[in-house]
Amino acid sequence: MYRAGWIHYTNVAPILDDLVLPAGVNAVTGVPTQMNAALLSGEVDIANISAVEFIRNADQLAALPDFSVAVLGSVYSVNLFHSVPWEDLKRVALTAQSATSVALLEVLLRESGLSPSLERAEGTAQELLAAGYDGVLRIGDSALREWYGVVGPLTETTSMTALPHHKGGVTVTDLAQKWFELTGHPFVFAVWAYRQSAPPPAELLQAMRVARRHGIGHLEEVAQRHAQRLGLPERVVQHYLWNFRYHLEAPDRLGLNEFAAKVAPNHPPLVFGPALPGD
Ligand SMILES: C=C(O[C@@H]1C=C(C(=O)O)C=C[C@H]1O)C(=O)O
Repeated sequence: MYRAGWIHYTNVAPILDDLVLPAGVNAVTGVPTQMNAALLSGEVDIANISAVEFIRNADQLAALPDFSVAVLGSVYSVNLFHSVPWEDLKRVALTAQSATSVALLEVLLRESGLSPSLERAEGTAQELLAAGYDGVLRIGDSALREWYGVVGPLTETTSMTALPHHKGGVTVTDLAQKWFELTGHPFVFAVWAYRQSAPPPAELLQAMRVARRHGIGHLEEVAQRHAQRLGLPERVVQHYLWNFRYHLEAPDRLGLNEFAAKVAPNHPPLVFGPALPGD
């Protein structure tokens, strides 16, 4: 049996919702830090893991050459919620679910010449700000919901990027947007990585490509389904989804390489495979 481990945030719904696993493949789901650990321990063979863990473990892992969770500019679901200006951050709570976004936050703080204390703590942004943190890092679906709670409502004529970033003493800083301002590149949050010793069967890759083509082709339906589940307006979820870059294209690789150079300058060379049919 070949084992897959899926981080099942809404941002991968256009790839995973319609995926029909071929015979001989099964899948479990979990949050990024769980799936990162499961891949490295050999509990699963392939997973859409945190890009930073792929970079740090490039000697053991390879990534599919044409799959990513990347974005150019705002991502909406990787946010620092803060009650003081960015420059005045002193004590920041980090979600235990994330690896890449924590590393991205560290890079962005360092580039700003800041070194607040960073502590793992679970809870909503509101709860943690009330508990005395002046910044709270949140990712995934709950971060998207909390982002909308601060910046919404969205009217028919407003663009999502033009929404105000402050309300009730809380500012939201979108980390992918800040990365774009710093580098001009997309940011790659996740890649589909496998242990080099356990490459995926061709049928699984084929099924993933078919599922992605179908999901992106039916984005309105995917967005409707998830908007209901998340309790968010359909337009918000639709924009959230079509904003992602799912194909690890040349600009995404530039962003990934730049992040790798900043976060782990001595990392082993990144390996991509197996080759696409026809390569
Ligand atoms: C864009 C996101 O990216 C996720 C963030 C991850 C991390 O911070 O380690 C891991 C996988 C990604 O799918 C998100 O959670 O909203």
